[in-house]
Amino acid sequence: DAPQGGWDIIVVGAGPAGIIVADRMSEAGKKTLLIEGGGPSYGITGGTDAPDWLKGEQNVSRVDVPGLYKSIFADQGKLTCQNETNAFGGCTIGGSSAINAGLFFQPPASDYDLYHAEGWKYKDVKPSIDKVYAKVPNTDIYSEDKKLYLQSGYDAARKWLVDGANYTNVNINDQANNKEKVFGRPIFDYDNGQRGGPATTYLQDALKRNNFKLVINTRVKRIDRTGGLANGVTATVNSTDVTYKLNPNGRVILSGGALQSPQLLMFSGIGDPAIRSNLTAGGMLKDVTQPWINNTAVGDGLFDNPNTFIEFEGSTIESYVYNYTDPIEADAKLWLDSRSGPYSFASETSSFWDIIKHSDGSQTGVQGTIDSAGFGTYTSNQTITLNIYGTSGLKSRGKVVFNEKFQPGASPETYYSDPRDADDIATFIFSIFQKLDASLLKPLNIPLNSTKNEIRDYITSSTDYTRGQVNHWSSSCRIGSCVDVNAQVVGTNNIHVVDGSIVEPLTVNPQFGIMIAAERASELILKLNEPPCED
Ligand SMILES: Cc1cc2nc3c(=O)[nH]c(=O)nc-3n(C[C@H](O)[C@H](O)[C@H](O)COP(=O)(O)OP(=O)(O)OC[C@H]3O[C@@H](n4cnc5c(N)ncnc54)[C@H](O)[C@@H]3O)c2cc1C
Repeated sequence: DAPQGGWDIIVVGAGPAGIIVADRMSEAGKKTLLIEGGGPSYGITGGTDAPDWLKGEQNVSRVDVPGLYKSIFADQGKLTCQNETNAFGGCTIGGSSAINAGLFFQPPASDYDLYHAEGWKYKDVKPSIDKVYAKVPNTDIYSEDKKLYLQSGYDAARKWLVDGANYTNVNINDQANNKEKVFGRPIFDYDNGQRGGPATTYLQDALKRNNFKLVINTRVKRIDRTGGLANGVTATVNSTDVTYKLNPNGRVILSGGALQSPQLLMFSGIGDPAIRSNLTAGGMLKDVTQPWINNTAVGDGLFDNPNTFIEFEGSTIESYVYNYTDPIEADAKLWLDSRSGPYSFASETSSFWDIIKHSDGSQTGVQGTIDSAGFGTYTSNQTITLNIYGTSGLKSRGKVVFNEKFQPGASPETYYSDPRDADDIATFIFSIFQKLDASLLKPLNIPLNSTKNEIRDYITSSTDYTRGQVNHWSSSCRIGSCVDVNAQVVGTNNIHVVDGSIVEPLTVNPQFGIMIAAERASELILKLNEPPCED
């Protein structure tokens, strides 16, 4: 059937949020079109990109193997947004959930109660959390043989933090609300030793419905609108423009991620008027015939976790480096025969959190995640990497800005523009260093006896280990300013944003929280029964 016809709901972008919102809309009986700019990813979606050792497996691509996670940084294939954004991310079925590590942590209640708008407090989103759990399996025992692999880093970190620094050893999602001095094994959204997530669950449910259609390799250029009322979208398929039309009372939902949804709004003539002349000069608005809609919050407040790598060496550590083309034969066999072994997870062996409290009552979340190998010039077979993030409560806010190709990326203020952020992260590193015995783990890129100020100067300096982009994009179209409580873009009648853009900076890696937001927004949008009308 021709997808151009009348749709009740057009969702742009098949990342975690877009898949969920499209599934829920079609489940409610709405004729729903999900448009994805990228192509197949997981084997089940038609993805076939794979190293030779995987070629005999049915319906399995590189995407399905958790242990091939890091290969994406060396060989992006057709899975990433390298031609679309000035940042790293997935542009394929599943969005970044098809290329990420699969860490799947429930945000604490405080993320909603402290930072989110009315209508989005913990009591409001709790049913959405339950819905995510009901659809997506998640586990801290990912290997199908139930054995734990590559545990030398976990053992050393537990000794350091639990035995030495008074961290409590917890199941991270069972005690999701506790983020003060907690340590535990990472939780992943894998399913039977393979990558799971929205594309293997929600999307498969939606695809069974007659009123749902997914189109891929189709990039939306703009929303077609009369004033604030969207009538459809125009996309490019094989270099040709195609228009998809909405039914009367229909809605467009942008789920392109926190960089690309603001981009699409601006390309449709909705955003901060200050950007308008730049877009006009670049020819980006030549097909927008309607007056510009002012919304200065589009693209404003962009967040990503500031990142520091700390490399450690220890006599008990056995590093493990994953290999895309030539895995250790026994390890490849374990995965192929029984979805077990090191390739059944993405290399993170432990994770921990703390909270930095301020005298004004505010607080900052800080997180550590330990990987199975060294990085940069520290790659002996006794090294591991600790990733340190600042998380919720950070004060630096960036903007979505365009490069010369009009690809969206982050403005420099995204990281450390408020000095408190670096101070908080340095406080965290200093406090755990105070409890570390160098004979267990010796930091290699920053001395163990550094002062807090030295740590702060190091993490804010530009090196291969500091100021890294984590690509956990969020918060660029926040509820209460850019969109209203129903995730409807302020100044429009039927245009919504549902993805990382509407989520405040979270204490944990963002995918789970973005999925919660998609569930919550779906409920709210389905309640908007009033037909939208033209102004
Ligand atoms: C390398 C990496 C590792 C990560 N690891 C983790 C992790 O372990 N745990 C975790 O919680 N988070 C992780 N993240 C972050 C997480 O994956 C993202 O936060 C999440 O996927 C964002 O979801 P989203 O729905 O907002 O958008 P995205 O995942 O960005 O999906 C947006 C989709 O929309 C499509 N799209 C955009 N614009 C258009 C358009 N105009 N027309 C058509 N299609 C369009 C894109 O192609 C893309 O497929 C990681 C991210 C990266 C990049």
